[in-house]
This record gives sequence, structure tokens and C-alpha cells, in this order.
Amino acid sequence: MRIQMLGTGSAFAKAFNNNNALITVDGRRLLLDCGITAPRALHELGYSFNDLHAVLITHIHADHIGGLEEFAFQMKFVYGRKPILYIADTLVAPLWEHSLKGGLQQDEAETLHDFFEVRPLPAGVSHELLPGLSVELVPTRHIPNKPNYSMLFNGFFFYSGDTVFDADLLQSLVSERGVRVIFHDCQLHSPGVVHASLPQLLTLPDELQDRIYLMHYGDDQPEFIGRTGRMKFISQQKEYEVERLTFSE
Ligand SMILES: O=c1ccn([C@@H]2O[C@@H]3COP(=O)(O)O[C@H]3[C@H]2O)c(=O)[nH]1
Ligand SMILES: [Zn+2]
Ligand SMILES: [Zn+2]
Repeated sequence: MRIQMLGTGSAFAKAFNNNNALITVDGRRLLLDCGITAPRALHELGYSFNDLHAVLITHIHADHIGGLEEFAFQMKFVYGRKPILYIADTLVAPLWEHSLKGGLQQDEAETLHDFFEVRPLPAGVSHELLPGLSVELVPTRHIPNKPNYSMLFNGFFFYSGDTVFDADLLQSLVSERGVRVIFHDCQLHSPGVVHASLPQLLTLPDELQDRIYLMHYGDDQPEFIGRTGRMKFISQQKEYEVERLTFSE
């Protein structure tokens, strides 16, 4: 499994694109979140929306779904096919009613299903997204009363979908679920109200920090290079072989 971040920036970052990723398995590409900057970021890497097998969504903040209107319109009017949208079952209605309907709907009968092959995913069970890639949605805390999901891929790779610091969850993922690689959102400055902050992540034991790669950071990230304990920053646009990340580099 290879992962290439389209961006590693926080919602307000300007030096980095939104924290969205391309996961590639056997030549098939899954887009993981599609924020405001995703259409341009894909283009800069030489991809079009038509090169994607599916998109998977963590939650409905704009840095994670703000590019879906263009994705839907391009697939309908430029490429003439419906893309697969994997999304938590609890987010299907909010995504349409609260985010996409205003731009996409052109007659009253149109719904999300007219633009996407919607695959609602219950949390807590494994789903095959493409051959060789499975996911379990893990509900994580981000904004009170707004559903949000982190992703456990192939049983060993945990990708946070914007979450507050939760040391107990990270510990149980490693000791009970056998997680070997963790990509975690990281707010560089305290307090981490809706994200994990770097000072909080630095309290984790070495055996956890060794597995953690930091993403979703602010524009002052260069000032923090060398100040992340045993954790490492993930770079945007660089492609990583996930199985080879643990305890290497
Ligand atoms: O209660 C709140 C809600 C939101 N925010 C900011 O808005 C951003 C929305 O995208 P994000 O989830 O990547 O990051 C969030 C924060 O930067 C906040 O500081 N406190
Ligand atoms: Zn975000
Ligand atoms: Zn968010």
C-alpha cells in the first residue's frame, strides 16, 4: 500500500494543501478526503478525477470535503460516470443536506445518489474498498455532536480523521489491534481543542511515538523540525510505502 499526501496542511494553512491523501494498491487509487485544495493538488501531481477508483470521507469540514462539488460536476459533465463515494452511514444525509445540495442540486428530485455511487459504511466493521485494501471506520472525537471517523486500513495502518488527543485509543490500537503505523493530525501549538497538539503527542511513550507520523500541521511547521520527539513529519506530495514505514527512515 502506497500513500501520497495531496497536502499535509491544517485547515487554515497556506503553505500546504489540505490534508488529503491518495492511497494506491495494485494501480487503483483511493482519494482519502477531498478538500478545497484537492482539485488543484491532484492536477499538480498529474492526475485527473477520472484517475480515481473511489473517494473516502472522514468528516464534513471543508478541508476534507470542499472539493467534492467539483469532483461531482467533473465526473458528470466531463467524464460521464458516477464515482464511488465511501462514507460513514451517519454522514450521508449531512453531507448532502448541509454541504453539497446547495451547489449540486439542479432540480428538486436530485440527490447525492445522482452524482455518486454512495456506499454507506457502518463503523466498527471491516469493508473492502478495493482489492487489497480494507478499512474499518473508528469513531473519534473532534467537534462535539458532529460525527467524525478515523480509518484503520488493512488492520495495521491507522489514519486519524481530525481528532482530539486520545492516548488510550492510540495505546489500545497498538497493543490490542496490532497497529504498526499511525498518521496523526497535529496542531503544533497548544491548546489542542479539536485536534491533538504536539505537546500532547510528545507525552506518549516511545513505543507509540516510534509509529507516529505527523500531518495536518500549520505553516510554521519548518520551525518544529527536530522538535517532535521520536515522531516524524510526513511530507506532502512524497510517496510512502506504508508497510516499510515502521521503525525505518
Ligand atoms: O470548535 C472549533 C471548530 C473549528 N475550529 C477550527 O476550524 C477548523 C476546521 O477544520 P479543522 O477541523 O481541520 O480545524 C478546525 C480548527 O482549526 C476550532 O478551532 N474550534
Ligand atoms: Zn481538517
Ligand atoms: Zn475537522
